[in-house]
Amino acid sequence: MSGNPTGNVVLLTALNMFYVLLIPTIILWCIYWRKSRRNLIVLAEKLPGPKGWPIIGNALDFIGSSPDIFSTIYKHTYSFDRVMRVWIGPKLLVFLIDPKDVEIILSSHVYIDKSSEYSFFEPWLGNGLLISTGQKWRSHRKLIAPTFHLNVLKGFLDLFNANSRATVEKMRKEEGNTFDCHDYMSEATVEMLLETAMGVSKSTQDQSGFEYAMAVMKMCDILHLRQTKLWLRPDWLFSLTKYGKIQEQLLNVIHSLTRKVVKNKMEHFNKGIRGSAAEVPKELKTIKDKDEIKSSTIVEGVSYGQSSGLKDDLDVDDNDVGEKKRLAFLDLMIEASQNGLLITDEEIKEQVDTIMFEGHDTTAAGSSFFLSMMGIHPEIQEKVIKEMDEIFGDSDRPATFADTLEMKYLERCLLETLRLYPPVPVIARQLKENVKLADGDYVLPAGCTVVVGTYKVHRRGDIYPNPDKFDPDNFLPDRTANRHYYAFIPFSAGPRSCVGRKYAMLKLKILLSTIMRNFRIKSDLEEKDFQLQGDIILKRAEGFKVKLESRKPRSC
Ligand code: HEM
Repeated sequence: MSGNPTGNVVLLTALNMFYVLLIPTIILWCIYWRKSRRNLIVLAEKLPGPKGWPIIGNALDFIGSSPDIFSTIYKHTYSFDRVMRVWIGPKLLVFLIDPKDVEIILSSHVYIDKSSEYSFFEPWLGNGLLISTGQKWRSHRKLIAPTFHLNVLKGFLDLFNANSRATVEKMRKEEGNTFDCHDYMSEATVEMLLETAMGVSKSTQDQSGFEYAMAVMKMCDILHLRQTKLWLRPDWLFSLTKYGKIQEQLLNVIHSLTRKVVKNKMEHFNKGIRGSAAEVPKELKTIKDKDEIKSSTIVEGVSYGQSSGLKDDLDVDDNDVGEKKRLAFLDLMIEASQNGLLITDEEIKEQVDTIMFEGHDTTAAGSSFFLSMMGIHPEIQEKVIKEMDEIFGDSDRPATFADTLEMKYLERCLLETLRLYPPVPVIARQLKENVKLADGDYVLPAGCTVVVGTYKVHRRGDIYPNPDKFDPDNFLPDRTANRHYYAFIPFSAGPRSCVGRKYAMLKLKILLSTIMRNFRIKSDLEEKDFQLQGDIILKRAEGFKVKLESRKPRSC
């Protein structure tokens, strides 16, 4: 206190006034807040869900390690087979696990707004395709989707082959050891993205793909913490914590790679060079002539596990894609930026960050789960190996596009892996209006976060007999033909489906077939030993531990 009595009296009066006004303000605000949430609360009360506590709701379920949270939420879904309401404090999440209800959300051109949790990605991905909405999302989606057309992807085959062989050579040193195959898969998928969609040579980057992938993995841990720990949500509070500081360092690693990628590509572009700067060894070249790429882009039977008949913006006919548009991702972005109308330089960087993240971590998880499955199910692995031997015999030639169409059993194993272990285990949207569900009995309230529970949808007993069993025959053509389109959604579906799904399937087929031509995978574990954690991307918390046994002395 100061020694001035008049000053003290003024201060006390001001403090008293503050408290006198504060209490009614809080009461009024609470009344307004409850009233403005009336619709949300009334409709939420009609939805089924696990019992919670006053005020905090089910927040206690989100305390603990990532695998614990994942298993607690998953266990709840045993009691709720269509809809499940969960309160995290004042935040309402509604999980959908029935394909009919999922369709209402994912097929809509209206419910395309991402939930508020995606905003934690903003310092990293800016307003890139994964999180943007409205007109910006629409125009950028229209620009980016054709760069993942099958015609463009076929031009990547030689680079997929070259990188897959390099990965096999690196993995050889692990023969006989138990090791985490995810490390190799992450590095391979980052480097393939750099050399294909980005069109730069991995050898010209300062950092290794591995360093970038590790930084991404740690970023995902932090983003997941922010989703589940309420006190880490406000930006100002988060930036004061140790996690805020770590995030800054990680973003430095991540952004320095993507900045360098854009700079490299710009330099090439200005010299008039288009296409990838990465070199493919002569013996691995399968594409002799560019005209080869143009043929047959509509391939019968490539529905990737969903019942056929529905088309989206990746299924455009060859004739719809003009020569000008047939450029790889970053070539097209830079060309589109030349007049400054379609995309700005800053937006290009955001899209590069988005594609680098979405394009590598998902496929790294998918391929690591695939290898884990091969190790655990040797009788199924032998069938994959038999298929490889039938296609390639003793030859060590690189795989062609036609070969990938013959890899029918490997594809079924891959789809079955994505069913049981979808790399993106949930998809979340923010609702701005009430939405009635398929049977008309429940209404999702405006303001809630609707969560499509892909992991659970894929394990419904009424759709997949013996749903927890790894059974590639779930993807025999007659079974997929009779299944609801939204019953298998590893790549989501509808207008906001994954733009990279054809890229992912082609890349994974080349990478995994190259591995299976060279190794048998062994594992001492069973699926019940997996500790799954669903922080952004589904992973095995204990690492993807496998062993390798060489099938051939040389790589092929
Ligand atoms: C096994 C591999 C992959 C899986 C399982 C997967 C899954 C998904 C899913 C579920 C979504 C929707 C996410 C949401 O709405 O929150 C999505 C969106 C997206 N994916 Fe993938 N993805 C894979 C590979 C890729 C690849 C290789 C790329 C790019 C090269 C890619 C680029 C994107 C982009 C840009 C989006 C946002 C699309 C939009 O909102 O319009 N993904 N992916």
